[in-house]
Formats: sequence, C-alpha cells, structure tokens
Amino acid sequence: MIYTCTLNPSVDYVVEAQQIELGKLNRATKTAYFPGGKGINVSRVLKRLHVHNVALGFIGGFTGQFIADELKREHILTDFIAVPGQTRLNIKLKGEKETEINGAGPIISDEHKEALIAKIKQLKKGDILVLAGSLPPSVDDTFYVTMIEEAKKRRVSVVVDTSGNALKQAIAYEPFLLKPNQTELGELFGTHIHSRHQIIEYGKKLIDNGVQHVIVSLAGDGAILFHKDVILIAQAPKGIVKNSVGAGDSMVAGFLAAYVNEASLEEAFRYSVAAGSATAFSEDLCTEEEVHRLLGEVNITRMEDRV
Ligand SMILES: Nc1ncnc2c1ncn2[C@@H]1O[C@H](COP(=O)(O)OP(=O)(O)O)[C@@H](O)[C@H]1O
Ligand SMILES: O=P(O)(O)OC[C@H]1O[C@](O)(COP(=O)(O)O)[C@@H](O)[C@@H]1O
Repeated sequence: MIYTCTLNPSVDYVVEAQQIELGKLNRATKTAYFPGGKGINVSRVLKRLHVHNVALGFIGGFTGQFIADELKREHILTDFIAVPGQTRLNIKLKGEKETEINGAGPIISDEHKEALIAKIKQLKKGDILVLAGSLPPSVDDTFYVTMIEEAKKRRVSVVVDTSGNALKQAIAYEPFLLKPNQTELGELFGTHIHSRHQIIEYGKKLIDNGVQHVIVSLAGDGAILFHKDVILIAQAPKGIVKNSVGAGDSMVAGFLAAYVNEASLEEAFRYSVAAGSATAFSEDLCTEEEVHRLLGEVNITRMEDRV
C-alpha cells in the first residue's frame, strides 16, 4: 500500500484577477478551492491513476473538514489525525504573474505527533511512505527523520518531497525517491544552481550519497532523472499553463503509479513528466486521460557515461 503523509495540509484558494494591484481593491474574475498540501496532491493524483493509497496527516477546523470531505468524495482512503485549530488556507493569486501566500498551519501537540508515529509503526514491509510538504511551525524539522527511522525499521520505502533542513536530513537514510526542483537542489548543497552542468553534478552527488532515485524538476524545461549509473533527460510537452500548483506532486504520483505497475525506469519517468505537465495544463490536478494524451510528447534522452 502507498501511504502519503501531509503534516501541513492546506485548502488552496485560487484567485484569478485581470490585474492585481497591492494597496487597491481588486475584483476576482474567478475563484476556486482545492484540497491541497503536497502529500494530499500525491494521493489525489494516484487515485486518478487507479492506485490505491491512504492519506495520513493532521487536519483541523472547517478547512480540515473540507479536505476530508473532498477526499471522501473522490473515494480516497484517509486516516487523518484531527487537531485543534485550523488547517491553513494557501492563497494562489493569478494575475499577470502567479503569486502564492502559504499559511503557517496549526499548533500540533506532542500527543498528536505521537499518534502519527503510532500509525507509521503500523506500516509493513513493501509499503511506500510519501513524506511531502513543509512542517507546521510547532513541528521540529527532525520529525521527518523520526518517521523515516520508523519506516526503515519496517522495510518501508520512503519518498521525500520537502525542502530546507528536513530534506537535507533525509538524505542520510537513503530514500527511494527525492524530487527537488532546481532551487531545492541548490539549497541542499548551500548554493544557487544556474546551469545544466551543475544540476548533473549535484544530482550525481545525491546518488553517490545513497539516494535511490532523484528527479530534479525544471518546470517548463522538463526534468532530469538519476538512478545508479543512469541519467535520463526529459523535455516537457508544450502547452498552455493554467495552474502549475501541484505539478511537482503530480510528478511524484506519476512515477510511483508507473513503478508499482512494474514499468521500466524510462517509462516511469515518462509517466512522471507527463503527469506534471498535465497538471500544469489543467485548472485542478491532472486527469488520467490528459496524462495519457501527453505521454507521446515527452521526449527522453539518455546521458551516456555517467562518470
Ligand atoms: N510550464 C510548464 N510547461 C510544461 N510542463 C510543466 C510546466 N511547469 C511544470 N511542468 C511540469 O511539471 C513538472 C514539475 O514542475 P516544477 O515547477 O519543476 O515542480 P515544483 O512545483 O515541485 O517546483 C515539470 O518537470 C514539468 O514536467
Ligand atoms: O507545504 P508547503 O511547502 O507550504 O507547500 C504547500 C503547497 O504546495 C502544494 O502542495 C503544491 O506543491 P507543488 O506546486 O510544489 O507541487 C499546494 O497544494 C500547497 O498549497
């Protein structure tokens, strides 16, 4: 079974306006609410690709209830821990440019943290645990390490899609998959990445450190996959971007969906990039139909001689 874990879910409130001027009254032309947070997005895309999974994490208040209701409506299994306070509301402003304001999230007590660890202790050999997104301010960034340690004791494969220190600490545990974007990859090594050459250099370092698969996502420029001695470079399909929120999460889901269906590495990567782009070209997350439509448009080349 695949378990996703979102410590800090969100209701993503997407607001479109012709132009947005700070300090003035702006009128929206369109608004929408989506259940969000990185693990929850992974769960929603997996389900659309017919892969059963369970969404774990903390939810609270009317925003948390909205997430629980929406996932139920989509027939996604959940095992959330209800906490006092409100799940955050993340604002995604779409004017001439995309601007995001992500909330901080509620306070999580030690008792609730322990309740989540108890759920991780129930996982079994062969399960996959996806740890995705930021941590609420009251949760120390070593909490992911605690969860990874419990998962690894049980031979559960761990996927990590977060940033900052939490991501840095995860590397020592040789996760199954990391999906940093270019900025996050640079942060991991305390640098800014400006070239393809640097992406290759730092991607290889992650593999040399024991990470099993690394996908560095490059938004409209596609992605690069690293695994053992293999480096695959994908060009993303071209299209009109409607809402790129969740594109990275869709990549993780696409890769896992193909992996559990025993696809080859290249096919799993193709599926991953198609899912990311299908989400970027959709208002909500991708549909299976759109992912399949884009598969043939993902151009993958192999970088020879990984030395
Ligand atoms: N403008 C775009 N055109 C085509 N595909 C895109 C675009 N933006 C994102 N994608 C797809 O989504 C994937 C993840 O996007 P990215 O923005 O790098 O992730 P994140 O949201 O994690 O930063 C990309 O690798 C690509 O496949
Ligand atoms: O946990 P964080 O880092 O604040 O990110 C949460 C946000 O990320 C998202 O999961 C989208 O992530 P991506 O665009 O990176 O795929 C939104 O649904 C949510 O608002």
